[in-house]
Amino acid sequence: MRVAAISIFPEMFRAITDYGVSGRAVSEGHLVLDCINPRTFTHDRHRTVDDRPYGGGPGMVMKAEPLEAAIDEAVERVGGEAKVICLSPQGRVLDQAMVESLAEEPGLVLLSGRYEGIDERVLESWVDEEISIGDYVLSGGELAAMVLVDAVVRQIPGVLGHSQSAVEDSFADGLLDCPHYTRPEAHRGSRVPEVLLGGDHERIRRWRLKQSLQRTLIRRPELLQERELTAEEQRLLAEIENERPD
Ligand SMILES: Nc1nonc1C(=O)N[C@@H]1CC[C@H](O)C1
Repeated sequence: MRVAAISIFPEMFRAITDYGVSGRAVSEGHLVLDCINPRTFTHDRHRTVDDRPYGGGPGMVMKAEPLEAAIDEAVERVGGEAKVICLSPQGRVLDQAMVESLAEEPGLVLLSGRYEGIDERVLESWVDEEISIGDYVLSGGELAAMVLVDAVVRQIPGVLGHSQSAVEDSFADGLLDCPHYTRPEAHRGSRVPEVLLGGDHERIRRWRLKQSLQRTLIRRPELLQERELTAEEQRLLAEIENERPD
């Protein structure tokens, strides 16, 4: 997958190109990430990318011309077939379904705003979709862009060592993830659940599914509202309800 990130702080993206799963995706060629700085497309001595807002008010607004030139360059770098996304609190909040859909795109251009935001004429004419990572205000769109890339790159076949990892992730099947444990068996008096030590894979699968259902029911019950439960999941939820303390 080819991604072009537009940002006045391109070096921030080292956080995903140089580390972990996304870093390995880059080194193994599953992900090509170009960073494009709108300052490259300025012509004044101060390389100005922002200006005061019309109508007054606090802060600065990112100017259209440098951003549009950067988007032009980004689309070309990605190879023409690109979905142009602006990360902003005004966008649809990113969820797993959107992540899986974005992973199908041939290329992505990710626009990270700074200051109060971006001149609206860029959003109207050049941006296909605004996406938010949550209902709060960040200092810039870069971290949001990196969250999106990290989630999307995990969907690319071959990126995760064990293909099941993506499927078993929280939300991949619409449920929260089950608890995980590793050595030692006893830690500060707390023991690993016996079922995980026995090697009975079917019993472990069932325990993990029940734990996911219970955790989802308690922490994010609305996820169960939207979900078509299998017969096994319905049985396990009934067990959970019966086991609930009165
Ligand atoms: N929440 C979010 N999800 O994506 N992006 C944001 C976000 O807060 N962006 C900042 C708003 C003004 C500044 O330009 C950047």
